Amino acid sequence: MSKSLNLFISTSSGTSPNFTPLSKPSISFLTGNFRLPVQLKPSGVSVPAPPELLITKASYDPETISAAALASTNGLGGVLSGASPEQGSYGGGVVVSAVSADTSSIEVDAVTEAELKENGFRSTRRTKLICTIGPATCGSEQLEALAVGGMNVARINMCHGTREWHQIVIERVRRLNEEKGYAVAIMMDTEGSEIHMGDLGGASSAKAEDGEVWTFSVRAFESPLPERTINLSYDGFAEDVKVGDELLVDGGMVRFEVIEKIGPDVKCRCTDPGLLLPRANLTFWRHGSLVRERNAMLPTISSKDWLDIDFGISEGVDFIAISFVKSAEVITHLKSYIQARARDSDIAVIAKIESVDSLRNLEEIVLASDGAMVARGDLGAQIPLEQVPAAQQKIVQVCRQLNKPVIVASQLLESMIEYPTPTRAEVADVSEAVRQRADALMLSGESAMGQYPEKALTVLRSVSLRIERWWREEKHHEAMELPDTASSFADSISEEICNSAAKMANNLEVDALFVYTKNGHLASLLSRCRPDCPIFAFTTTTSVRRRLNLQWGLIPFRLSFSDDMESNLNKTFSLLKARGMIKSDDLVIAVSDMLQSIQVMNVP
Ligand SMILES: Nc1ncnc2c1ncn2[C@@H]1O[C@H](COP(=O)(O)OP(=O)(O)O)[C@@H](O)[C@H]1O
Ligand SMILES: C=C(OP(=O)(O)O)C(=O)O
Ligand SMILES: [K+]
Ligand SMILES: [Mg+2]
Repeated sequence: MSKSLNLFISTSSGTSPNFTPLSKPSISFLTGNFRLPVQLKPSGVSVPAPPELLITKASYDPETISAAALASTNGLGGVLSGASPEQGSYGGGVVVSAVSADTSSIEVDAVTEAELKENGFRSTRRTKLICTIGPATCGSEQLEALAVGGMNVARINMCHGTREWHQIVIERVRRLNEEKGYAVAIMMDTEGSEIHMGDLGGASSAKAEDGEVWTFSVRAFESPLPERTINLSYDGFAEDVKVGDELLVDGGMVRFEVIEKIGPDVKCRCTDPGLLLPRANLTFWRHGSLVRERNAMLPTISSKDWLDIDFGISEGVDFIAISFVKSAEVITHLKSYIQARARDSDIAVIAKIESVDSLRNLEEIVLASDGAMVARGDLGAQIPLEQVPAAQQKIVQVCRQLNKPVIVASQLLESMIEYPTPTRAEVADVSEAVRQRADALMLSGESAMGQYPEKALTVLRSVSLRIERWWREEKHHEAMELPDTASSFADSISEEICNSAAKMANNLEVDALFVYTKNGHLASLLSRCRPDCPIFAFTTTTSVRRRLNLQWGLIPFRLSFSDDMESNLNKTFSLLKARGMIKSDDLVIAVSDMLQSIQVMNVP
């Protein structure tokens, strides 16, 4: 299906340039971000050709298409607004702003740029940081404070809040990126269909005291819920549990013992008191083992999850994290679904490793995914707690070997939900994840509903910087064996080039690695080697640039480049020098998708 798109744009100064696309976008094309070459019809504004419209948010349903576009046109400064589609076939409001982003410019995240200028690039942070956005951080000002504090990825958890709520958060992040020059990527995390409690009838938490008897029920209650009653998501619950079973909320934050079953109601006595949070995960245990009855048959992606995934695709999120992955098939299936729905989008799929099955099928799951998360919250509820550290180490190692980004998540700084400083044990835990050289660390409750989200982010940042520096000073060069992951000879060449370039960078103590990569693959191969110096990754699209945000040591830039490396390098040097991000005589090693070579040079 192919239709032409005419965007009629009026500027704040009253002139009305009319853009006509030079190519005809297809409908599926309109569901993601894309650049559209346009012709400018006569108007009051003179714009050197050929200008380009960057459609940053376009959503499609059979009746209407609405698009938010960023006119990226040579010489067209200022903000254009109040646009509406000209030809009736496209309904919906179109918000268009124009910036003068010509092909000779370079885009880098404003926070990284400031950091580069201030500290020089040797000491930039290599470990990436993810913050879960919740009531404590959903305002634009709070989001900006997190962006300034080093948040690389904002995570929205579809367990909580409505789609409308999440949409507002996504919009705010996107607006900050556009207006203030951040490059925060968005990760949508699915709810998954394991057993969890309901929303506590709207209460933010409930206290379960020792010895109290609570009712767990699948019945639908009018709100407010009767006292000491918990709603459950899993219909088979009352049939599956037995009197004497142990019920663990959030992996043991609160414990109950099943004392009686009355139809759909299960009466339980609290044996370990604590705070019940809305939608907390539940597991039940019999004779010291996790019970996996029919709930083991629940689909990994529930029907609600599919709707959330559709939402994520139409919002153009950068990552979708899938909860309770059991096998590689579900990932493969989801990836082809995304491909079919949004042919030009490159949403990365992250497998959350948080169940016994996911550990059993770890390698094939990681291979099928674009990255993995050590989701220690639920993992710790499914395997004995003392096995979690070894599982973390193993997952990080497998991901590194298979060249997939890996996130360490949950309870990194749990006490900071309530207190302004972390425990020493928490700092040690963060240090260990950094020392394992995970790609990213994630905050959950600390940033979603805690009292000190920015302070928690600061702790992650400063601990990461300190441990990374210690690692370099101690010359702990990479000891991990990195097997060949290539599936073709061409891929093998890329891999060898990156391994060698990273090694040379360490031995020659160069200041930076430069990589020119269209799809990001070469950048990830360099990142996998965890070299001592930062990796400047130049890529042509904003979406690839945002996706590279998750990977260790990469500083992603957006830059238009050609197949001529000589001219690419000269252009990059002069642009970066002009912005004060590098200086003459800095030693650089460059590799690229286009040219199978390693170049070592001093910045002229
Ligand atoms: N969008 C949201 N709306 C309301 N509360 C949220 C939201 N996201 C997260 N939270 C709160 O932050 C806590 C921690 O977040 P997270 O770890 O992502 O969820 P969970 O613990 O349910 O897996 C949640 O238990 C919930 O109380
Ligand atoms: C990150 C996790 O998943 P969620 O917060 O969605 O339960 C976890 O279980 O550790
Ligand atoms: K989730
Ligand atoms: Mg989980």
